[in-house]
Amino acid sequence: MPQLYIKICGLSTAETVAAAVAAGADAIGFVFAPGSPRTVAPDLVATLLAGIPEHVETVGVFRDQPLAGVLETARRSGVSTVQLHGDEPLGDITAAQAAGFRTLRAFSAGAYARLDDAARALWDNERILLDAIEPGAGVAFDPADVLAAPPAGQWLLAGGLNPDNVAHLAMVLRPDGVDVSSGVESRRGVKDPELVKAFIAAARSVR
Ligand SMILES: O=C(O)c1ccccc1N[C@@H]1O[C@H](COP(=O)(O)O)[C@@H](O)[C@H]1O
Repeated sequence: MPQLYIKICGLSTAETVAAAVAAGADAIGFVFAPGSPRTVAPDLVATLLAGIPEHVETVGVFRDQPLAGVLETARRSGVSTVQLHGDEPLGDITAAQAAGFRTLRAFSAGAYARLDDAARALWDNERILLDAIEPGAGVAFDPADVLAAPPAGQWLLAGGLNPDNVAHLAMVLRPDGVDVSSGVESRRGVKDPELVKAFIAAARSVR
């Protein structure tokens, strides 16, 4: 198995961005969806991204927001990737790609498992993120849902991951990558650089 792709999400300070990059994160995420304790302003993200190495993917997280605003925020902040974490249609993904962004489309693992073949096939060429029912809440998905219907293409796993469970779940479920927010926080919305390091080390141990 190639090395797991690791995304650390919900960053909001220069210190935790630097810690995630130094520890070897492949991607760092910033929440632009309103109503989260991690919601950040695009102009703040633009300053946090100054000097980030080119190889680190930078992801803006949105949830059921109008496409025009998504693209405007993504451009203003300078992220390379748009993560759509609601019920957005495939057309929003292809529009973001046409605008020059990489994309991630999140589904709850249960909702994805319940898609019929035709509905699932629509997403076969897209990068998928399977998550728990409540994003960013540290709630676990049901592994049976993930095993029932793993995506055909590249996919990331999220939902209640932490330094103690990520290696085991990745070995059993075999995603291409993992994504974490709550599991590397000392309290809701506050990242802990030591937990970020421990998560990345644990995920890197998976072969
Ligand atoms: O983190 C949030 O607050 C958030 C808000 C709206 C949509 C997505 C959000 N986060 C995503 O949730 C998972 C991480 O979940 P967990 O906290 O580790 O259980 C990840 O994909 C984030 O991008």
